Amino acid sequence: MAAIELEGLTKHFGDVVAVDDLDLTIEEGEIFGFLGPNGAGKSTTIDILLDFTRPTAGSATVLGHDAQAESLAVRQRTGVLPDGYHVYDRLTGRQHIEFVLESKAVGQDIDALLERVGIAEAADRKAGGYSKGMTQRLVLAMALVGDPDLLVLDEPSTGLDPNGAREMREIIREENERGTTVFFSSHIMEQVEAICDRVAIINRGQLVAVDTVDGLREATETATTMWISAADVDEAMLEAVADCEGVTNAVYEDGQVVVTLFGGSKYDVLKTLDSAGATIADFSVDESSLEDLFVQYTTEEQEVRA
Ligand SMILES: Nc1ncnc2c1ncn2[C@@H]1O[C@H](COP(=O)(O)OP(=O)(O)OP(=O)(O)O)[C@@H](O)[C@H]1O
Repeated sequence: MAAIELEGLTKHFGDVVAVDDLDLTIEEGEIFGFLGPNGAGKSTTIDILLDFTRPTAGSATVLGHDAQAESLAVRQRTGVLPDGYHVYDRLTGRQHIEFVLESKAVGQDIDALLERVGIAEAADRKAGGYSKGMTQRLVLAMALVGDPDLLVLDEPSTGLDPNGAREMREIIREENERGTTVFFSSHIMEQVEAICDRVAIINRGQLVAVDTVDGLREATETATTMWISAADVDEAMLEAVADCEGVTNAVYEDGQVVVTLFGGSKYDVLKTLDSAGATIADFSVDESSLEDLFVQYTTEEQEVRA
């Protein structure tokens, strides 16, 4: 069974389309990264999963429950680390955990839980005095209450120092090994890269890529973009280039032939263009990284060549 299933999910805020016809399936047991730039629609999607906001159209199913009609069942089985969660300043860390234990009607060793996230010694201090990183650790502990089947983490590394971020990743891994599905959002590629089985990239509410991290990496490691400055280029020449082995795209813009190729020969491309009668003045080559891919997928122009 899928842990999360989104079908045609759409959310409008007035004129703003925050989520735009999103179809996505996250399988049970996956660590799934939800990646996109600021304002892409990540938090809105998460809010719909947890019924904090209602979709304009489409549906979201979480652990087999309809996210809207059966939101209580979803929340009972899900641990959530929301974006920018505000703790209760006057309550201690321990009281925060007690509150979640009561609302989920479960029992758990509070000290062990706080120990796990590294704030056991601050258990009886008021959360208003916690640092940003300590607060984030407390909210993570709240998410872990009741050994949830699904962890939904919105920007989990916010406020954490490098050690904290590493510990967060370790906890995510441990939970996943226990069988928990993890769905987390980030706008930082390397965090997602370090831990995820699969990644979806969204931009302006739309899904622009979904693949394994290795799949994305493979695509980018072998993807080469050539910019060839050339005169006298016509359609037939572009078609000849497009027929070269490994070439997935060839266009002519601003006096340059822009060619995307996967594993093919750059020399073949140049030779083909030259033999077809183009006058080549210069060329440059760009081998892209995973970070580049994210940028390519999420720039305004959507100039995705891969
Ligand atoms: N309550 C709201 N009212 C109006 N517009 C909203 C509301 N919530 C979100 N939006 C808009 O919806 C779009 C998506 O926002 P969302 O917070 O989902 O993005 P995000 O990917 O989580 O961004 P970030 O990485 O900055 O947290 C943005 O244009 C945002 O301004």
